[in-house]
Amino acid sequence: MSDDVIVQCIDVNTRFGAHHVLKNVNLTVRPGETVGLVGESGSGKTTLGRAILGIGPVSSGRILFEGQDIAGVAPRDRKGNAAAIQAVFQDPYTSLNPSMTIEDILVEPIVARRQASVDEARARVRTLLDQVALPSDAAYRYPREFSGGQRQRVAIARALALSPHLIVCDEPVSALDLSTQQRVLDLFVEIQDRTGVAYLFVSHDLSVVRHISHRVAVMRGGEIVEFGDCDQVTANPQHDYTRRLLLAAPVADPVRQADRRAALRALNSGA
Ligand SMILES: Nc1ncnc2c1ncn2[C@@H]1O[C@H](COP(=O)(O)OP(=O)(O)OP(=O)(O)O)[C@@H](O)[C@H]1O
Repeated sequence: MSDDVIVQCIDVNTRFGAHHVLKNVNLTVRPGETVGLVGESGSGKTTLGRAILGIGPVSSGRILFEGQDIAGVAPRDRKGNAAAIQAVFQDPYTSLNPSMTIEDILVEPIVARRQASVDEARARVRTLLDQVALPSDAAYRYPREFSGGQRQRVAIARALALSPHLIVCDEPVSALDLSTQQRVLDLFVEIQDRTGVAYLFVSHDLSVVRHISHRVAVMRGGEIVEFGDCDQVTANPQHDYTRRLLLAAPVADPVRQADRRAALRALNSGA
């Protein structure tokens, strides 16, 4: 992980009419790191993710991606490599076109971005499936033939098809059962180790976020109330709201259990 910044939100505000949803949000993501964005429902996480993706509004402020201000600029209007930011969304049941084979789903973005010819893109499909641990014959099947976890692997492969530098992952494991969640989270980590891609990982569930994040931003009522190294934020939360999120987060991993105990000690000591 480098000290450079791949994306930097500077005083970002979003208003929907009179509803001030994002309030002076400042956030950075470095190349190759995972920033977890956690907060309760309605706190503005998806609004921020959509703003970075260029599919949601920004009322004021700047979003610098690799040095270029992309706030309020739709992906098709972005200069440079617009494909460098990709997304994985929550629901693998609605995010894949049911009438397309997996091969066509993976080929489409590559060809649409003119990154390769159809034949070249088809040749890449096997590598993409391999990256997400799906067999190569998955290419000729349809989304309905796969489980939720497998569909999410296809969605991840589709995001990887364009060799992104950043993937905005919006609740990507929330629709999956617990053991599938774990395997998909492990896959995100493996892919990052292999490709160096950065993630902004949005979740309401701190136990998910802490599993894979280098840094954690805690959002409440449209504001980032705490932002720091994952271990520091979870072991020694500075904000009362973070402590409450920690107490609400179930933890299965024994290493993380120790962190949780530390968090509870900090809470009890009034730190
Ligand atoms: N297009 C929109 N028009 C009006 N209000 C919106 C719009 N999109 C989001 N909001 C409002 O902005 C607030 C934040 O929503 P957002 O989806 O960003 O929260 P969230 O933290 O991602 O919550 P969840 O975890 O439930 O998805 C909510 O009050 C929501 O109703």
